[in-house]
Amino acid sequence: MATVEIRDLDVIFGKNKAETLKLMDQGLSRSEIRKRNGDVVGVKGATISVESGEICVLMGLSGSGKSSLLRTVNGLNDIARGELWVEDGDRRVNVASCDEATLRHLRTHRVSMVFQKFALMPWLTVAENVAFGLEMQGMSRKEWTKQVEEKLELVGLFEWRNLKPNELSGGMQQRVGLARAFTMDTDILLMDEPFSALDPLIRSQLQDELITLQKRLNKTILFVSHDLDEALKIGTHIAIMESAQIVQAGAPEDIVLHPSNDYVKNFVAHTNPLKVLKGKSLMTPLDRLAEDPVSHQIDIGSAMCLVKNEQGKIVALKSHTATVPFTDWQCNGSMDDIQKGMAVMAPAEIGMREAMEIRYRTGLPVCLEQEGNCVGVLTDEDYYEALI
Ligand SMILES: Nc1ncnc2c1ncn2[C@@H]1O[C@H](COP(=O)(O)OP(=O)(O)OP(=O)(O)O)[C@@H](O)[C@H]1O
Repeated sequence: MATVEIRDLDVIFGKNKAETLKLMDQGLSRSEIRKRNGDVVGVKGATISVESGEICVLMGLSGSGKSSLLRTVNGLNDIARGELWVEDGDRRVNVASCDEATLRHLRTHRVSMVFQKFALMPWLTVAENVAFGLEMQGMSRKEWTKQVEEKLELVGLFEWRNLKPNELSGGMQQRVGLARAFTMDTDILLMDEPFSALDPLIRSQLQDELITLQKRLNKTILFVSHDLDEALKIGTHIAIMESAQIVQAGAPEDIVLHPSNDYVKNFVAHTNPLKVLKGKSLMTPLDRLAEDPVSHQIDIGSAMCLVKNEQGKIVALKSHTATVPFTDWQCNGSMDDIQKGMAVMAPAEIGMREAMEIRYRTGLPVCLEQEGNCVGVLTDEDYYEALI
């Protein structure tokens, strides 16, 4: 059961919803509808499932409908048509049709939101800002103190708890927003461009922190961004929106390798593919290498080949100077011991960036394995393909 499941969802801003739905069904575009009756189509026909523990990034240009879709999840926007199911213990709630009391329950126990503009109250201390939601639930300072301090510790702001927000930097203020969302202990987190007001370095740092925190907290996160690099970095799934519609949804690597239209291609063209592509997607598989009883030739015309032992298992890399047995390397492992002339066998899941670093350090092709068996090799052509 998906934690959030959105089906054929339409959001309309304006006074003529019934008419606008008809016009949408007749195939009128967003701008035609706007001209006809003044209504704005915020979201059109969105369908997407977000599983527990996923970070789903809604990505697209300004005005494409990302925030409109995000804000329907906790009922901040009315749903004109369609379904939006939120898992709640052993039941599911349809936000499109539930009553006010159920919506209030979802907002306090299931879904929290982090905004771009921090939304901190300047007259309250950092700790009081973090405790705001708990106080709204009727908790006293004595009751919330421990909980709030734990969350401030989590985001590295414990020592700053008694200061006012304006005494903190932008990045720190956004951490207060994060701590406030975590304090509500809801499983679902909605994040509306939370880092986009920050300068690039702090932004990148907070993205890293979010990824680290997520490993511990395992929330289900819907995250809005207009930056594909950010989406690729933090998203386990990405949904790309154009003109109120989801035009492509999938794993980051799918989006980069198979953009579905020119709009997505344009985003992809401005991103660094090495950050997201995996070795296995670009490697030259073993069955494309010429084979003889003792080896697989990597490059026709050169002496470079993969050497097999008597059992047919690939055990070494032969270059024109030497035959070198493989050294295993694990993803996220240290590169310190990797030296010139070393033959490295890495998991097929290796990121292209790491693979390229190994290639640079060893001067040799990187071989890839799955379940202990060599499945392919990354040649220089494979790196060029990734880059272009
Ligand atoms: N409350 C509202 N009332 C009227 N129109 C709205 C409202 N909220 C959003 N819209 C309109 O819906 C469309 C989609 O806006 P939305 O904020 O969802 O886009 P977005 O992709 O999040 O853009 P941005 O990146 O600029 O925040 C826009 O045309 C916007 O003007």
